[in-house]
Amino acid sequence: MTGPGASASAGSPVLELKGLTRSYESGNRRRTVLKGVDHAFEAGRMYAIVGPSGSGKSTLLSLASGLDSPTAGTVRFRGEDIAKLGLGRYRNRHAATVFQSLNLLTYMTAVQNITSAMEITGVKGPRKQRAVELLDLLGVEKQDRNRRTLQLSGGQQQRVAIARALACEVDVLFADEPTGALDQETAAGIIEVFQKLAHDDGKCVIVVTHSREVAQASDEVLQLKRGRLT
Ligand SMILES: Nc1ncnc2c1ncn2[C@@H]1O[C@H](COP(=O)(O)OP(=O)(O)OP(=O)(O)O)[C@@H](O)[C@H]1O
Repeated sequence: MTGPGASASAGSPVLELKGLTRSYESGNRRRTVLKGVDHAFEAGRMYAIVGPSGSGKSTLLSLASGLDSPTAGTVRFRGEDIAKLGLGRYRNRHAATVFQSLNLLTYMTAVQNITSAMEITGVKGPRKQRAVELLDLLGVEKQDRNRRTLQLSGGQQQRVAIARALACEVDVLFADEPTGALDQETAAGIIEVFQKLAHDDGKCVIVVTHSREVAQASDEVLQLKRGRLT
């Protein structure tokens, strides 16, 4: 099987960037931030995308996660152009992003944040049970699961945001600076979570980061420089 519903076979890319180009117009100037980026990402691996500030890392993440459309080139999920698959469908079913700002609904509990995301994206089945399983997997303690996320620490909130991203059983998980606001010990715990998701659960984990620790923990480090990935 090669369609988007097929399970990832070892060695075949789950996500491919082909000639990915993104330009921005500003006044009468046009700036090309990504200049034909090509790369294949496999299931079961953790990738770090590094590069200087302003090199286009967040732009690349937006395109690969289907939040933005390229000026030229394609993003392929299991061989199919995500524009043809439908960006909404791709985001709901196959790829999820943990943003720097986390975007948790802070007046809701950890469990409610996850079950409401599942409801919005149409995930069927016992949602609450699944939410609890995911929070358990990510090490969110029992007593914290039913507290409003406003009352949780930065590290706990980060875990809830990752659990919510995984709730829709996605194959590709993107994260933008997931350890940026965390102390060293909490960051190490989050890095371990990403490694487990890749190596034990077969997810493709793609992390944009300035952190040397995240880069060292990744299976592959990709440098974005002058509009290209090397
Ligand atoms: N919507 C937009 N309109 C115009 N220019 C943009 C837009 N989004 C990003 N840019 C420009 O594209 C360039 C790359 O930005 P991007 O945020 O992708 O870089 P980055 O590598 O993620 O930076 P940082 O490490 O600081 O987060 C910057 O010069 C930025 O000003």
